[in-house]
Amino acid sequence: SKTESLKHKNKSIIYIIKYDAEVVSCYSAGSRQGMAGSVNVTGDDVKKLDVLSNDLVINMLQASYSTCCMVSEENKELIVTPKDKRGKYVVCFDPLDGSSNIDCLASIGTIFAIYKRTSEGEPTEQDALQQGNSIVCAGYALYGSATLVALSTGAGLNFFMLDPAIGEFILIERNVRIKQKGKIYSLNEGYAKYFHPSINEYLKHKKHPEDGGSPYGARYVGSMVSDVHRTITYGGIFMYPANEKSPKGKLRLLYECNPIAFLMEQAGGLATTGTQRILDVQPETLHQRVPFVVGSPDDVNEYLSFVKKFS
Ligand SMILES: O=P(O)(O)OC[C@H]1O[C@](O)(COP(=O)(O)O)[C@@H](O)[C@@H]1O
Ligand SMILES: [Mg+2]
Ligand SMILES: [Mg+2]
Ligand SMILES: [Mg+2]
Repeated sequence: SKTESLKHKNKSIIYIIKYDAEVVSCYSAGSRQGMAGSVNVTGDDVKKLDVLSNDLVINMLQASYSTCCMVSEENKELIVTPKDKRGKYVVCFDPLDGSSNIDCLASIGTIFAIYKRTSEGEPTEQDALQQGNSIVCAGYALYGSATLVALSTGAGLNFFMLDPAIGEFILIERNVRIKQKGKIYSLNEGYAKYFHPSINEYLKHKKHPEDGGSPYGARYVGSMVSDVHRTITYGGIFMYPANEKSPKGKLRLLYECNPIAFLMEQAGGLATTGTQRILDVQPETLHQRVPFVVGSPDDVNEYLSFVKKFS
């Protein structure tokens, strides 16, 4: 049944996260620090830990016998599961999110979205180019001061925390809901020179509210998983908007924006490009980028009112 196979799939994901958490935490003990010496398809310098995590996720997912193909940040092409190990799911993942924080030991994570394949025969890119609307399960792991998994199969968002004493994930929060409005804004404001005036006006409003109210606090880790987890936990807004240098922003639709948008909506939040709901975007290529704005409904709607003013 659908529930049974999803349970099986989630079990594989849980094993992957346990192993990845171990790989990440053993990082300083071995030779896992530093660059892998290559650049990936979206232009990122690849770190050794990106490669280790990617190999681990691919191998374990293929060994679960439940995937037909996968998309990874670190693989230019679609990863087609060997014929004898195929199942009916498509998984899009960012094996290690927040690479720039690896060497300074700030929190990093893993992000994934699972779809059911819609075609027969040999898997093709089309199987992976589904709208976020069709996600059957998505989640992220955060390797922070504790290892946490945020997971949703479309019936609300749940948080699980790894208890290292027993090696199991414990459900710590069921049906997580984001605040209607927060007090924190989060983006790389260093790019302000290149932002559209609507963003800079919005930021000015957050820092110097015209009604004399309190300004928002600013937080930016630079690991999306951390920034998003804080946003879900405390409320507020996280954004990686387009800018003159990156006309579509930086974050990638299939394995960064869609899974996070799905989880955010499951928690009662919003996720938009500024002009369209993220989950409604029809993907055209495996590694396409989109501007990304997520968070508490009142905060995202307020941002959208600035977009409207300038359009
Ligand atoms: O350094 P910038 O431009 O602020 O970018 C930070 C963003 O880049 C990312 O690290 C990109 O993800 P990867 O580390 O998986 O490539 C996000 O986690 C983060 O939100
Ligand atoms: Mg990267
Ligand atoms: Mg990432
Ligand atoms: Mg990554």
